Amino acid sequence: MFNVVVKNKQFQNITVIADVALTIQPGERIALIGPSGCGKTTLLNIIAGLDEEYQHARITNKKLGYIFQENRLLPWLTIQENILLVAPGQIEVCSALLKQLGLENVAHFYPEQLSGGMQKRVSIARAFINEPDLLLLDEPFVSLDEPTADGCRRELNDLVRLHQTTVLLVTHDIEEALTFADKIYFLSPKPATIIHTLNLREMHQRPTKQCLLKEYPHILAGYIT
Ligand SMILES: Nc1ncnc2c1ncn2[C@@H]1O[C@H](COP(=O)(O)OP(=O)(O)OP(=O)(O)O)[C@@H](O)[C@H]1O
Repeated sequence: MFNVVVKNKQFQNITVIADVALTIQPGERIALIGPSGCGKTTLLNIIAGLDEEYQHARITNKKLGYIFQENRLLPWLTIQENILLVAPGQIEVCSALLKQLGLENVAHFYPEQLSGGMQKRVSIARAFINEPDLLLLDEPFVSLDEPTADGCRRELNDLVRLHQTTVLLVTHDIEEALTFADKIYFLSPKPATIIHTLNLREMHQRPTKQCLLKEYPHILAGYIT
């Protein structure tokens, strides 16, 4: 089980996150949804230990994978080298992942030689190479066109199902959250705090976006169109 507690995160004396507490069960898929700029990336960075000021809230003793909005591949390394950078020596696992993601023929290419969708698949492979206990996803497909994003979503879902990965997905796309998650936490505009929790596993049927807009207009007003 993962517990995340962030009491008060500020940038230049302005509170960005206030009293956020999350519990994530193993194998659960959680979506955090909130308006642009409310503090979602800041929260993921705290969890991942990338926020120097907030090291006490990081998750320790667990393997984390992180897929960022940008691919963050090193341009001077090949695809295989980029992946092995986080898992030195794991050549067989790397080859298996590259194969699974349809990248086996580009292992020795450089990132700039690949399309955006292929680069995204490389960042998926990099996130899975260490079999993460918790996978953090920060709007991973936001920069891709819809068909490419859909393809990447399918590949990611297959890997998540195969490895029964615990996932924390940050998004502002309600459809993406509704399709992917077991539970959705809705965040308020800055400062981010949890204003509603939707446990989709407890529902007979997944609600549609239209249902949610009708049922929770006060929660969704202003940021879900
Ligand atoms: N290093 C920083 N210094 C100062 N302010 C920052 C810094 N990083 C983030 N912020 C501010 O904190 C707020 C939350 O930013 P954050 O990137 O976490 O939001 P977000 O919900 O992920 O946004 P988006 O949906 O647009 O990605 C924003 O107002 C942002 O300008």
